[in-house]
Amino acid sequence: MTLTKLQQEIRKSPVVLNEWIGLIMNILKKNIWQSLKDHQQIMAEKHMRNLFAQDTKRFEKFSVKACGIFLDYSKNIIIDATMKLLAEFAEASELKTKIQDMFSGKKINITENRAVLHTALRNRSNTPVMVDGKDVMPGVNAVLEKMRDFCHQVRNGKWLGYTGRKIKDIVNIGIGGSDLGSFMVCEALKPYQHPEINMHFVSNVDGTHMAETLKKISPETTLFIIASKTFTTQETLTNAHTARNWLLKSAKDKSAVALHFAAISTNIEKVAEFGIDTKNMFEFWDWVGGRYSLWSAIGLPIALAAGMDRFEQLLQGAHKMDQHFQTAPFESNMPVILGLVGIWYSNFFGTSSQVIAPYDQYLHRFPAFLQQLEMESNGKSVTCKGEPAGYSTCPVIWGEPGTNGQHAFFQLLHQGTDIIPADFIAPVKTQNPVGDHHTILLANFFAQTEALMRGKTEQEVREELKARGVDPEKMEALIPHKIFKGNRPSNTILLQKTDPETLGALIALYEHKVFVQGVIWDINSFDQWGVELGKQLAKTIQAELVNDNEVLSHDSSTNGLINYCLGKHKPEC
Ligand SMILES: O=P(O)(O)OC[C@H]1O[C@](O)(CO)[C@@H](O)[C@@H]1O
Repeated sequence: MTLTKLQQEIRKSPVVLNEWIGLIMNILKKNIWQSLKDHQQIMAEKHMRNLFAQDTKRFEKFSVKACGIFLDYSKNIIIDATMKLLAEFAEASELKTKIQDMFSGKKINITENRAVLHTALRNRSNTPVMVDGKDVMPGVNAVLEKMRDFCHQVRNGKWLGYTGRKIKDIVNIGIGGSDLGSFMVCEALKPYQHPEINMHFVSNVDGTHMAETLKKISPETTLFIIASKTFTTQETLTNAHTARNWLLKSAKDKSAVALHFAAISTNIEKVAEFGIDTKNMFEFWDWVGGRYSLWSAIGLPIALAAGMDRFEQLLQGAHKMDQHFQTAPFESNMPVILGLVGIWYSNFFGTSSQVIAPYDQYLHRFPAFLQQLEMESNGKSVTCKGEPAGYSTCPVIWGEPGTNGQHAFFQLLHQGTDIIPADFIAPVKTQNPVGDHHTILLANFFAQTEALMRGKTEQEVREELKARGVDPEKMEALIPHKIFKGNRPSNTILLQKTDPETLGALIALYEHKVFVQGVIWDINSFDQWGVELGKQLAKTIQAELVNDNEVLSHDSSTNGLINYCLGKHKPEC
């Protein structure tokens, strides 16, 4: 009987027995954790150059293919024993059971008592998924149908504005999960975009974002989509009110709102209160987390831009990755591997950041999307039981498209003092076969991971400089600056092509990676209480900013800054 099977059997047993088993599991986890620490001491002495030289099968061994994605993780400081220990830790953390818990609608978002079912939104097999005894699939399918009908009307010029003209511009107003995913995908699927409809995304409450967008569009031919799960988010509602006022300034008749505004939300009352006809509302549900919501009606801008068929291909790709995640053994399970390799660096090598380098201009918003996905999910420091975690959790996620990153921050990746694990992502085939651009792009892509792994030894530098005839004295001074230690880890992710289905699989891959890490760290990846305090304080300060009184209610820094803006106090400088 496997450990997972044993755990599943035990779950059915009486509570007391369960508690005992929980204790034993914790001891087991502590032991494996300690073994990983000991193993790290050995691995820290190894160089990947040698690991490659010693094992000709290393690439085959540490690479995996699924759902149109190829992952090479051989350029990591790992050997078989590393992956085995990490997989044992995942088993002891009940990962297999927890995956099933998520897919089956168990309320794993414990602080909000919610199921986590973004996977139901792309459940193309249409098998029932139960929440509180009710199958959610009929509701999911009904919204998809409504989206299809709406897209058909808008994309075919049948949806007309208040002067009878077709829609030419669509502005999505939303923030965080109601912006980043759909914006990122619309950018990624630009080759499939409707030729006569322009997409715009306004998220920032800074009036500049809205003002600059309004300059480019006409009220007669613009459709606003107000995307907000709660429909209470200050930034989104402020932007939505500005958009409505702008429209009404031209239309001069409130009935125009129904023709130019649609809403995506879980909150029908608030949508109606805002004045949007609820016939133009696309529903989703509290079991869809904001940062996991692009598969829901929040993805409407994607469907409007690329077409509903393409949107469903995106869902299909994600569904395939869901199936892979649920069924593949840990040693060939792509999200599990990606998650465990990340844990290896964060918790045993003490790294604190992770760079994302997409070598695909279409994926230029992918790092920004992953910032919310990973950091809002796993940027936590207490366990599910509310106890201090006592170990590092989510690293800082950052990145830029290659090759731009190469000419900006790659210096630090190659020769900086810290190890920064990197994910390199590229399509094998380009959507734009212009001259030799893609060959050059891919050459750089492969060269970077090779350079990070191999480095350049003192001897190699010396020989190179000698061959170039550099003066021996100058050479000695130059050598330390030209040495690359190498041994810098990276994952290489190759997509056959950045098409809707493969993109869906790629996004789901990272969602599940985040899930794996959340389980290992024993944190709730699905709440985001950390964003609340700032929101609360902003409300108080907003009132103070429009009051004429000197502000004295905060610390001296906050008071001083507010008063400086109000012109009440000028620091002597
Ligand atoms: O969709 P809403 O409710 O407007 O929320 C937007 C975003 O705000 C947050 O609640 C906090 O930043 C995110 O989780 C969410 O994606």
